[in-house]
Amino acid sequence: MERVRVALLGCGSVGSQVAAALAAGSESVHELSARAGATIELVGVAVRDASTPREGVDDELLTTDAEGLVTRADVVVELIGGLEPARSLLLKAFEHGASVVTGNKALLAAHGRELHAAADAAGVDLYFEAAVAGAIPIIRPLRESLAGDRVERVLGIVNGTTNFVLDEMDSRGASFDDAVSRAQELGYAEADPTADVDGWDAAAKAAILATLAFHTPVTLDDVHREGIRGVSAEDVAAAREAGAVVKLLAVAERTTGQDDDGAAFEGVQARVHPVLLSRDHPLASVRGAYNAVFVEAAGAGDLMFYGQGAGGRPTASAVLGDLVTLARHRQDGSQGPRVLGHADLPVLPTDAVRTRYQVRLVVADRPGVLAAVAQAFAAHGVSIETVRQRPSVAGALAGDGGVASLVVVTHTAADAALAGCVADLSELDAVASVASVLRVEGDS
Ligand SMILES: NC(=O)c1ccc[n+]([C@@H]2O[C@H](COP(=O)([O-])OP(=O)(O)OC[C@H]3O[C@@H](n4cnc5c(N)ncnc54)[C@H](O)[C@@H]3O)[C@@H](O)[C@H]2O)c1
Ligand SMILES: N[C@@H](CCO)C(=O)O
Ligand code: NA
Repeated sequence: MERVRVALLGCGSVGSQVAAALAAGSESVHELSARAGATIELVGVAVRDASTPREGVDDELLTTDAEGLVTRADVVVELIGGLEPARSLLLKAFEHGASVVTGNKALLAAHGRELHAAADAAGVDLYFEAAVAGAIPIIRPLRESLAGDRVERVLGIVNGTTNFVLDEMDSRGASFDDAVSRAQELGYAEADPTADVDGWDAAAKAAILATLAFHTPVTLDDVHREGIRGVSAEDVAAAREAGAVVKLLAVAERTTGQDDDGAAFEGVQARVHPVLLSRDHPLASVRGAYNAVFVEAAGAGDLMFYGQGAGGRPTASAVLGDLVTLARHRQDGSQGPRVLGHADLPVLPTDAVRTRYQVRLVVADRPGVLAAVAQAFAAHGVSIETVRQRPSVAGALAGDGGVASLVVVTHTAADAALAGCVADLSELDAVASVASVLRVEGDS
């Protein structure tokens, strides 16, 4: 069997698991080689400090010279994360004719176009199953299995930390802060949970999913992003009462824009924000830190991919799967399907985002209030789908008709129209407060 030299960059949570699986003489590397039809040989592990021994890794493989290591490999496995030096190292790998496996979503969301073009130009592969939803096969299904279909929309729970936090709020009635603390105790959330809680991690993944689904380069800057800091225990409780659940979704969809002359054209959109989702939707059943991606395709219909989106061992599973495939490709001189396809559809801006909304209002419980509220929606061309009214206990105690909670769900509306409507509602005498505004996905 031919030899495939593998350079591993980074030996952290994921890298250490990959290194262990590739240990010389191990049963696992023997098995992986048999599957690849080539002898997979780990030729070096780039680390920051080569004097620290790593369990299960031969000391002689450790090096701080990542650049030099890259030039001695047929496949480079990048698991250091971040933009630099990861980007330069990948470009160097392609220059030297090496293929690359990476789990680096931040890098792909920022520089995907450049990296895919460099891989294409060198006639080698860039595989990245680990970059979205960890162990869950979703990149390959989109890139390969669904290459014969037309993907219309992708909805993903692609961040385990935020799903855990929202699930704690839903199932245990926890406050946002308590749920984040618990996620930190359990090791899901970082000490600085910003990347997860504010939706940055999910937005990078949304850009990657949109790029693949629509054969169109989509970057992090193109993604409309809202995190979950604004989701209150009351929002989650109200959702529960309405048979819904609050989830942070990454959404990538085909949609239509309008040019200056009013003519419709096809475009794509990627966004990350909390949504109200009916408990009947398959994604509503994704609990704890689990991930799932729901794909709507013209031919296949609805598909759902579910599993562990993070963790060293599960993520290494995706990395090793890519490695076996790339080793095989090097044997037979083949490459995977191109990522940057023909389509290059326009990416529609944030103000073109159109979703359904749920607006929760605290209103005076007296005649004419509903009409005034309905008028504010009508004035902005926002069509109401349902209205629910609940008497408020506090209101009943207050007497004088008291206050009521009014929950309005709209049909699809533009961001700007909804914002105008909310501004007008806050000005109405009868409206004590606009308690929350949440987007709605699924049928509820
Ligand atoms: N941990 C997960 O659950 C998970 C899931 C999916 C994807 N990923 C992605 O996989 C990649 C690795 O994640 P991780 O969790 O293993 O991170 P980690 O922080 O545990 O490991 C990264 C390692 O790279 C080392 N490193 C940094 N710069 C280096 C350099 N210039 N040269 C050599 N080593 C360097 C660090 O010292 C660290 O040990 C990231 O891109 C991450 O987004 C991680
Ligand atoms: N921080 C991410 C893990 C890897 O992307 C999560 O919570 O899902
Ligand atoms: Na994956």
